Amino acid sequence: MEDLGNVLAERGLTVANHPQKGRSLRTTKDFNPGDVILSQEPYVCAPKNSNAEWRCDGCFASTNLKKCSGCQVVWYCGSSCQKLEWKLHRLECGALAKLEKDKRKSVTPSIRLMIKLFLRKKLQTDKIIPTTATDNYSLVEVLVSHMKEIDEKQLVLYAQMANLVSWILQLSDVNIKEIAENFSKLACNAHTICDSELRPLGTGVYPVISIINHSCLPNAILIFEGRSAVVRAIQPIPKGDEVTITYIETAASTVTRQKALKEQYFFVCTCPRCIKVGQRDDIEESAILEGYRCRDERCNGFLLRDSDDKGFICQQCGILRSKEEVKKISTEVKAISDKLPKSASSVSILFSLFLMTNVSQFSPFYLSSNSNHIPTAKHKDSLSVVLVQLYSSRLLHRDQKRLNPYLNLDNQEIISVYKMIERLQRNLFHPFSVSLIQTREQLIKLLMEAEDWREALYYCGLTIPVYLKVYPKFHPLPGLQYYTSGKLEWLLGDTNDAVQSLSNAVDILRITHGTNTPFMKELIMKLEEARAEAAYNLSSTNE
Ligand SMILES: C[S@@+](CC[C@H](N)C(=O)[O-])C[C@H]1O[C@@H](n2cnc3c(N)ncnc32)[C@H](O)[C@@H]1O
Repeated sequence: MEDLGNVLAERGLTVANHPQKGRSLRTTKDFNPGDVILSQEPYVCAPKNSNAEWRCDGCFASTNLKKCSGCQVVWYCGSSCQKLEWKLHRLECGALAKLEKDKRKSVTPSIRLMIKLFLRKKLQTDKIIPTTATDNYSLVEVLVSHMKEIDEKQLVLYAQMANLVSWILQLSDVNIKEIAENFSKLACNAHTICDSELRPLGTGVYPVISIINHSCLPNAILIFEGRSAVVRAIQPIPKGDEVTITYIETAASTVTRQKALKEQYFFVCTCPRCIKVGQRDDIEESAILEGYRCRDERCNGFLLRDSDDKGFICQQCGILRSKEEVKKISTEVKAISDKLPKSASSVSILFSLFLMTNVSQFSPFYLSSNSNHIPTAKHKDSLSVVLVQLYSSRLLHRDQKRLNPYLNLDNQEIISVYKMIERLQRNLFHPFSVSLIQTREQLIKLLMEAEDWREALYYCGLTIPVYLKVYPKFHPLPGLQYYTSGKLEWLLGDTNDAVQSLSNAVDILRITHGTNTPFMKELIMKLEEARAEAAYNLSSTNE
């Protein structure tokens, strides 16, 4: 078998050891923005299936699905995906089919991922599936697990989950300790597989990509093309530099980012953004992302707590905002938000989802999409919860209906409630605050569902300057937001604006997404069509 080092060397890469970070991926040649640094197929992956949503196990498509007649758990979009997965699924299918029907629901994506990991290792050991330098279990064995750092509660949870895997597999060679450790590995190494618009589709293990360390100011980005993981440079990366991606949502204060990294990945980040903690520009950035706005509507200054603890002082014009006023509006926002049905109040997929790349995103907004991730005890996705969730969600819905008059709101009413929240937050938070973007993203989503294109465009227009400020130049979120804006403008007949927005989208997304995927081809085609229409409109006006 070819050595991983040789494969990486051919790509201009090498693995180096870093005293604080462990393994790190370094370049042995220069990379430019948009260059593919590395790509990898998953060692194993599982779609984010739930009671409400199913995807093909092969390609994650959500249409034309048929359930596997053997296990009644796994779905395929057609025979080619079924054949592709068959060697592994044949073993999994046998195990799942033996489960009682109601127990099959306890086979969450995390449990399936682990079952597949065990079976793939077995098939490669038995030489039924070939191994390559980038596709073999020894790459999983060397992933960091942080077993010594995780707390007792978490260990117990992983042990319970490993027992469930063992109970499902019913094989004599199952090593429960190894499986428990693998759950811990997945928590800091697996990745959320997203589509081109960053909607989560599933979870996968990509052991070579997992060598890449985190930075809050990364020089590369991880995007998925189908289920292949592709890492592209988003900045020039000179020969000898470390390749970094982000594991978390970077539009957050240093304290918030550091907390998320410590909790999920067990390290203190010392990236160029984090080492500025406590310095003037870090304080300003944090106060903008998570702080309040000036009482003077025309002022965009950021606020800091005053030394007498009476409230918050605008650093631009010196006006004080009292604690009482801030508290009053916050309480109002919370009271309204708490009454929204859960699904409606969950954060926008676009915003939430993106980042991570790594599985752990149980984080603030990501919303996420979490159900699919490897459970940690901190997040109520424990095994017991998984087992009772179906029943309890029905009860919860019934109780919520009785207690919560907002639960039966239709889309229009939910939109009105969100507009109320947005107005209050506009008065409370800095115009570039993360909370405000989340609410506006939710409004865009709801307004698009309601086909209110003009209003959706209005809120989209409010988010773009914020994305441009809070994210690096080549980041998918501003690119995708320009795309949404361009589509809405075109739909509304604002063709010249659409051309501008779509070309801004292409300028960003060709770096982060490349130009060869169906998604990018469609975007580029839309831009050409919009340009042709704009030229036609101009010529008809001039006639
Ligand atoms: C996906 S792995 C990255 C590869 C890892 N360095 C290794 O040796 O396999 C994630 C783990 O790497 C370490 N890590 C990643 N980024 C880091 C950083 N910026 N500083 C310190 N440790 C980091 C942490 O231990 C984290 O849990």
